[in-house]
Amino acid sequence: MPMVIVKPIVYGNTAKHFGSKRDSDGHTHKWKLYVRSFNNDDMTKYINRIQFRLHETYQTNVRVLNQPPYEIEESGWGEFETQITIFFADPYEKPVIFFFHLKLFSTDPDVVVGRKPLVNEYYDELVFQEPS
Ligand SMILES: O=C(Nc1ccc(C(=O)N2CC(c3nccs3)C2)s1)[C@@H]1CCCN1
Repeated sequence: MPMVIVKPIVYGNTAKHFGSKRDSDGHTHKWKLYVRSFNNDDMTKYINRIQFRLHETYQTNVRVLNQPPYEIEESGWGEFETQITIFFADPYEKPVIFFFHLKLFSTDPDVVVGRKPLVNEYYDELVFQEPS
């Protein structure tokens, strides 16, 4: 029975309304897009880099982070599809892509009035075959 190694992760976004629409560019929210270890372990042991692909209207919409925190902070006015690609330290491990819909809006009154940020995140697991 091959041994497997499981690394729990969390990926997602937080968002906070500016309180009003910014005159300069019409942005209404600041947000963070991130991947983190569920157990706060050192992800550089098994991750080489993480690539975040944003909507193409963003400057340099493909952002690569080579060390933690694997997080990008941006601002905007709407929700859109993103791609998060994890490249592993082991060159034989194929990269993993997560398709993630950035969320800014909520029906929670505390989020709407900016009393608390929106947190929109998912749990997943990176599974590796233990080298035989
Ligand atoms: O919202 C949506 N797509 C979005 C794409 C990009 C968005 C955004 O927020 N920004 C672009 C970025 C820039 N600001 C200045 C120069 S580029 C700030 S929003 C869709 C449309 C209907 C439902 N959701």
